[in-house]
Amino acid sequence: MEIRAKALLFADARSQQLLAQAELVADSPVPVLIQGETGTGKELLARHLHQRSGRKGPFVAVNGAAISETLAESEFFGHEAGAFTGAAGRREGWFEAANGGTLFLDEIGDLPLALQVKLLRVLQEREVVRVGGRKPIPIDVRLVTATHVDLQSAIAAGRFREDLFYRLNIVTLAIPPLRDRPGDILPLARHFLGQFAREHARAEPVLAPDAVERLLGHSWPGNIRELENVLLSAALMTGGRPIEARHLQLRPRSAPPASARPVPAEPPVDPLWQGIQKQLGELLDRGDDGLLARWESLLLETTLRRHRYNQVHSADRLGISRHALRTLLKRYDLLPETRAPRV
Ligand SMILES: Nc1ncnc2c1ncn2[C@@H]1O[C@H](COP(=O)(O)OP(=O)(O)OP(=O)(O)O)[C@@H](O)[C@H]1O
Repeated sequence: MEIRAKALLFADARSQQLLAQAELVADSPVPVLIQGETGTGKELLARHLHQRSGRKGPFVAVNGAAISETLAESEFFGHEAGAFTGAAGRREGWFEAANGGTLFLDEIGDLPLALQVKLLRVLQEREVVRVGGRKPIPIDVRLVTATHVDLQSAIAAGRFREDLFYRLNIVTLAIPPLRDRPGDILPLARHFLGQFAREHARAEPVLAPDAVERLLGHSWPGNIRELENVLLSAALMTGGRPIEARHLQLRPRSAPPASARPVPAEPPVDPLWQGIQKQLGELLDRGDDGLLARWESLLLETTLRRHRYNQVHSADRLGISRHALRTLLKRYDLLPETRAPRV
């Protein structure tokens, strides 16, 4: 579960309109359905709704796609001791844990059908019964759900219950993809670079004009999460120097731009880079500097190995100068003269 409070930043007129809608419904107990592509900030908006709700209980976030079907019922509603093999003690479920607060169910479209029926019942009855128990426990939970799939098509395909949809969809907040709110790109970019500078006690990295142009021209299929990861990765690579377009490891465009002029194809995405960026995002989310340093040294080692310890090629691959590479190698004790001889 996320522990750091993250600030919600909305600068574009479309985002501000969304924020105004969110303010209108924040302190009402009605369920809210948040729609948006992956990485658009659905969970952050759900947290914001909770913070502005005035509810004293906790915010509990659950990802529908990660729920194991066998344990789902006990996870949601809790269980009594001995309810099933392995249920040693009594355990409260997510609904009870969120009592007096907000339960956020992400990827609601992936919830198994059997569980959808039970969820509907809880919404109607406003009480849960633990697995293996008989006593109904009253619950006062504000439900916020999110989906990146179109629930109407899931209903048409028989994967989502229509009655549950109408229960959840009393208010819908649709978060536009980042490419449709370009006014957010640079403020968010500076916000993430400022955050990076504070967390690493370094000066805030500057964006060179070609990097700004590249950021504004990209289609952001991974939305804000992609923007955050791309910038943090670039900030690490450049080690305090200005971030240029060549330092931005962008995912390929999902659709060609509408302009008539053909655009040269983006270079193929290196799976190593994709893996590294994913791991980096996870580490930064956890805010663990020790792990981050290990990640940085691992990246250096891997790149050097790939380029047979050729520093010019490695620095080029990382998008940093040879001098910056040597500084980093020194910091992590990876200079050839300090490394144990290879046999
Ligand atoms: N408006 C915003 N201001 C600042 N940071 C944001 C904003 N929106 C999203 N982020 C950041 O972008 C990342 C992705 O956001 P979040 O996890 O809320 O997206 P999501 O839509 O729930 O993603 P998924 O669909 O993958 O579950 C997080 O690190 C979050 O802090």
